[in-house]
Amino acid sequence: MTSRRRALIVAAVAVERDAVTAAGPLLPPSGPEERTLPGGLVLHRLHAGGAVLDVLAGGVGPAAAAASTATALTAAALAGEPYDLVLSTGIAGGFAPAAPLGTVVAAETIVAADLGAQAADGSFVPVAELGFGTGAHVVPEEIVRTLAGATGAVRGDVLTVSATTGTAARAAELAERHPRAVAEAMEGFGVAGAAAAHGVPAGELRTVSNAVGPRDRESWRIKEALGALTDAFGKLIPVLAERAEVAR
Ligand SMILES: O=C(O)c1cccc(C(=O)CC[C@H]2O[C@@H](n3cnc4c(=O)[nH]cnc43)[C@H](O)[C@@H]2O)c1
Repeated sequence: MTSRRRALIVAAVAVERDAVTAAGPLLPPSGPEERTLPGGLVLHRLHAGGAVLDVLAGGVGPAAAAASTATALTAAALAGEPYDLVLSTGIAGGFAPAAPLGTVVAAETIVAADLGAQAADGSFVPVAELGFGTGAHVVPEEIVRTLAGATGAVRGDVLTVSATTGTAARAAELAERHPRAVAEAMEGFGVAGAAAAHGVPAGELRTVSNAVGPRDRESWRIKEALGALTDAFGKLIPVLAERAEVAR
């Protein structure tokens, strides 16, 4: 990966943000430095070697994720300290058999799986076929390689949905339409869209808390997935730090 010195890492909720920052050096005294953005969003900043990692709980769903990511990117650009990498992160649903519970996944393509139109025959027409822009952001190969190399993540497409999948039929439909899908979550496309608007490369790294399929909240393993997220960032942060040192 080209040298990265400033990364914006966007989770959805506070427990995901804290799972990321738990992997970093806990400074100042009781935890990461906090910086408040316009609108009241709070960045949690980690310093690791020459890298600055700002971790944000940007809200659930693609709209909240896009708005908060754009706010952080704009604030950084106006301060003359632009980011050179954006990562969407958090827990996710995993597609069988590629991504069982606890798996780390790295997106090769971040796909807006439900952005488009339903045709009269019930089939799905992707937004790109409607002529309204893109429904997918391809992650630069060097970012995928770095994320997967550092963490052992399974590579594949990560779908962004506005509603979690709740039936086997829907899971099968998504898997058929996206044969390379390894996971679904709710923020990646929003984060990547904001990053693209700022010309900043983006990736997505997640850990699997549940299977994509029939809704069964009892079977979700959120605590374990958050632990796996801390482990994954515990491996990734030194790699980002080392590359930032090389770039100095
Ligand atoms: O079903 C519920 O009662 C319920 C209660 C609290 C939270 C949820 C979520 O769906 C959290 C979604 C959150 O986590 C990511 N995520 C995790 N697994 C999946 C999934 O299978 N499909 C889509 N998103 C998932 C997502 O990125 C959100 O941030 C449900």
